[in-house]
Amino acid sequence: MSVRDVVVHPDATLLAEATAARLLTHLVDVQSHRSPVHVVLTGGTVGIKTLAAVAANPVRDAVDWSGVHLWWGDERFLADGDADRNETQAREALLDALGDALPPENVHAVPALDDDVTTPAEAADEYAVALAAATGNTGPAPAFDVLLLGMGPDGHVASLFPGHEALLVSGRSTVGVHGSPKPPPLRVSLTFDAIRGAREVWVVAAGAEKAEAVAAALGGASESEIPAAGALGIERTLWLVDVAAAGPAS
Ligand SMILES: O=C(O)[C@H](O)[C@@H](O)[C@H](O)[C@H](O)COP(=O)(O)O
Repeated sequence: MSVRDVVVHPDATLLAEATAARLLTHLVDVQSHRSPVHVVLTGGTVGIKTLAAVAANPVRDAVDWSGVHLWWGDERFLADGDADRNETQAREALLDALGDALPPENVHAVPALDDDVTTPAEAADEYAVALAAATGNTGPAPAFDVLLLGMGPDGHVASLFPGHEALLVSGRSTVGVHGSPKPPPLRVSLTFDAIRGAREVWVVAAGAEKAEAVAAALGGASESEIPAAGALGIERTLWLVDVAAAGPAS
């Protein structure tokens, strides 16, 4: 039975720092009885601030990064190295700081736009193959130990936007996204199937502009209306918010 918790933090900076500390100690705990561990990263302001906080936290050296595999919940479909790619920002915030501690083969980036991969659907298909391969082709994707998600003011998570056809995709782990209301327009996203295959889903949201969507998601809104409402972990769904995003009722 999945547990849902909501933890409120004083402000966005402390939210990122606390989420980083929580992630690090969680990884240490999980590694005491399971390896490898799989973590899904998110883009967005708070998501990247959290990675920077992980890099700055001395507890990062308590994690055996050789047993950690990193994935992305979504990616902007841009050329490799583009500053707007979530992968680029994650490398700058954390991965470069980890250096040799994190084997390059443990970093599973979403394929970038290039001469061979020219559409989000092609990138999504290739990523689905990589996700399945990580299970020894016994399933569509690993049971991610922690799947991090930022949330937009409209309640989107990953690149699953309200009313978008990608919300309805099932039976596969990834989907190509066109017409994203949040630029850039072309993206690749995990589907709800993949998100809900995670052991723990952590939704991290800060700022008053998120308060309405947070309240709706926690208040029973449908996932088509507020996609964050459908971001549920098998074992745990954790909402990590600041006071502003928690709204006046908090
Ligand atoms: O590629 C992206 O843009 C992100 O993955 C997206 O899902 C993000 O997490 C939310 O839009 C929240 O972003 P902010 O934290 O910047 O509001």
